[in-house]
Amino acid sequence: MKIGVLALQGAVQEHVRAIESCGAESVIIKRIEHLDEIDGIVLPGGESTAMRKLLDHIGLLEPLRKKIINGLPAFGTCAGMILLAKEIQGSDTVHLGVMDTVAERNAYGRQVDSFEVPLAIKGVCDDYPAVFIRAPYIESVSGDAEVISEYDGHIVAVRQRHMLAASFHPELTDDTRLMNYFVEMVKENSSK
Ligand SMILES: NC(=O)CC[C@H](N)C(=O)O
Repeated sequence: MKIGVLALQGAVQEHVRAIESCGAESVIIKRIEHLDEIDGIVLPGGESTAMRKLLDHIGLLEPLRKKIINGLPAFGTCAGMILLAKEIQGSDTVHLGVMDTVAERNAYGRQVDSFEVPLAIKGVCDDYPAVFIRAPYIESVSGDAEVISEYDGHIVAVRQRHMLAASFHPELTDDTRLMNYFVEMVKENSSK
């Protein structure tokens, strides 16, 4: 199993470590050609506007969108969740726009407002240590997007077929249960 990590900006190495501790191979994604080598992709946290500029700069936005639409499993965390959303509250910009989610950026305040809470995530566990950093949440979902976790009355994790999105940073703790869940999604998809 080869899982790519979009490596334009943000938390890349931490995801590499998390993927490898789940027994999968990781591939750093910086160019279009790299997309052909992988069975799944992680879109890390960081700054979604900066990532978007870099995606445009290297011409990766459309090829990546096509790959995901054609079935490449994708896991977006924090800024990555914003990249996947079909709508961003208060903005005309859409990045990949592949998930039926409406994202609210910086919903939990500024950088200082980072916190960790135990979360129940459907299909994963009841006590996942979720680290939020200037996190977005999902305002609403539609179509076959399924809410798999909520915190304080807001949606913080969603699964839609081969796509997964979380407001928080699973790479920042040693708990690999959520990454493992994604690795299983990738395996299921490859055995189809
Ligand atoms: N930790 C994060 O990834 C923060 C996301 C960031 N606030 C954004 O809008 O892109």
